Amino acid sequence: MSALCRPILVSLLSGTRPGLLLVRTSEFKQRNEPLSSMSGGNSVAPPAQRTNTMMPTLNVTGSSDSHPRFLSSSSPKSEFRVKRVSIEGNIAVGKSTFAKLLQTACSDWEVVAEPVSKWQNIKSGSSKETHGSPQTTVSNLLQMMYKEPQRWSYTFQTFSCMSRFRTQLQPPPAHLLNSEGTPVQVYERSIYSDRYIFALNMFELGCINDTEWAVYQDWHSLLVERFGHQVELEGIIYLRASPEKCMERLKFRGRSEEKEVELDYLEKLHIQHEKWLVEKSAEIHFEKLKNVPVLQLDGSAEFLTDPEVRKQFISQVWYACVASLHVDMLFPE
Ligand SMILES: Nc1ncnc2c1ncn2[C@@H]1O[C@H](COP(=O)(O)OP(=O)(O)OP(=O)(O)O)[C@@H](O)[C@H]1O
Ligand SMILES: Nc1nc(=O)c2ncn([C@H]3C[C@H](O)[C@@H](CO)O3)c2[nH]1
Repeated sequence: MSALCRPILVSLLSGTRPGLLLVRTSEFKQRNEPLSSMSGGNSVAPPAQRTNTMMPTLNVTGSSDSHPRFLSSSSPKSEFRVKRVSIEGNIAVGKSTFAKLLQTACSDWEVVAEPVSKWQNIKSGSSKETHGSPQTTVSNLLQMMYKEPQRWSYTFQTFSCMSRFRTQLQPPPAHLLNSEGTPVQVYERSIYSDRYIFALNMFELGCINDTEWAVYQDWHSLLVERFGHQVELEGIIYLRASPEKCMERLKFRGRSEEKEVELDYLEKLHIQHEKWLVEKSAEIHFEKLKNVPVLQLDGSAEFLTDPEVRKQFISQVWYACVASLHVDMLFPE
């Protein structure tokens, strides 16, 4: 555990642990008790001090199918030790802002930003420079999608999802691989929100037609199945706020492509998030994804200006990503 995270653990163990909204609350309650009972000086050992006999189930999700990624900290493939979590939420709810906060709070957390600038700057030619000639920007696909959604939504979803696959397939940076703590790679959105939030919404709005939707789903499923554990997530942080709050922040941010975005669009996206992450009524096609725990955070809270809220949020994420792992080790199922 990095030194930066230790004070958070102390505050957790001293009873200031905030309420945690994991979807499988019964499992959370089970974990909650032993963690509280450890406050009498029974501290959690940093991963580097653990022995392999202590870690039969390093499964923070509590799912019964423990994944090889969690086998042990001495696994030759240290890449498998790095947990992968995505931050999901409506447009302008504050994901990037929150992600930066996480990054600065703990050196074991690495944030991978959503590749928006790639969507705003579609380059000519292949993805690599060819024959020494620099690539030039040919278009702003984000702008095109907002201006003419019926024409450009399918193209946009193809490109956004491809860029998200690239992002999720990148190996973790060396400092996470070499970390003696519990390294976490945090993605801003994922290949799953691409499909179950945005592409689905565009289909329901009639901006993606039946054929395009069938084609999108076909290649999306193929890629998820082919890449398997490489694109799995161990957790989702859902930064949740009302569409009105998101609209307020969207206006405040003033990104030029989003000038025409209406409240109705944010309301529709809000409903998609709720169906997927809260009500669990969205049709999900990947078994592992159905069981991924979701941590809900109140996105309308002023974590930028209020240090107490900031501390609470970091504690909640830390607990969901790291502390529950230690409890699993001490009290294997
Ligand atoms: N907790 C907060 N309190 C007040 N303002 C905030 C808060 N979080 C974010 N903001 C502001 O809201 C705007 C949008 O935030 P941000 O860019 O982080 O959103 P986002 O969710 O990453 O957006 P996108 O969906 O476009 O990726 C920014 O101007 C940011 O400064
Ligand atoms: N149509 C569509 N599909 C996506 O997968 C997607 N992901 C993000 N966005 C939009 C939201 C912000 O304006 C901006 C930055 O998040 O890009 C998307 N729009």
